[in-house]
Amino acid sequence: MALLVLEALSKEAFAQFGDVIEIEGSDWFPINNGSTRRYHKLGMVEVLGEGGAPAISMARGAAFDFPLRISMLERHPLGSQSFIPCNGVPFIVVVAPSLPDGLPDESGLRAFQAYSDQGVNYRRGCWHHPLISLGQEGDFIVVDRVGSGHNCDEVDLSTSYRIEAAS
Ligand SMILES: NC(=O)N[C@@H](O)C(=O)O
Ligand code: NI
Repeated sequence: MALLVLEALSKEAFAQFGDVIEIEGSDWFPINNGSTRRYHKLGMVEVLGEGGAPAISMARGAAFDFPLRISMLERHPLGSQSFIPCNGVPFIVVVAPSLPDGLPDESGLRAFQAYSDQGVNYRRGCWHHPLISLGQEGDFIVVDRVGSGHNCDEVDLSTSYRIEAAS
């Protein structure tokens, strides 16, 4: 089984896949007479297609532990999808770029360690693994497209990939 090295999640490292939703290192401006910092437009919600609309949901992800086994990916061709932790649970983000034919480019498969103060916003059509809460059940705010139309493609990878705890 091929080994996938776990990387630290940063805006720069994740830029080709979407946005990192975090306070640390993000720009802000004061509102409410200076009592509040607004960290503005950390990610954009993309919604395409007839009958689609942006919505706010929540997800409670089952706990997964290392070593993780990755053998499939999914994408949402009609909209972006974000996961923002809200009960202090870290999670693992696995993404891949697309080949010209639209399938995942496994040579570019990457795994990121997202801490509980970091969320992600997958760009529309970004290949990603479904939610992987790490070590305990995780609650997440989900902002994505709801409505009619086909908005989830799944593919099996050519092989399984193993993710181990960062040493
Ligand atoms: N559909 C949904 O809420 N979640 C998945 O798309 C996922 O990426 O976990
Ligand atoms: Ni998804």
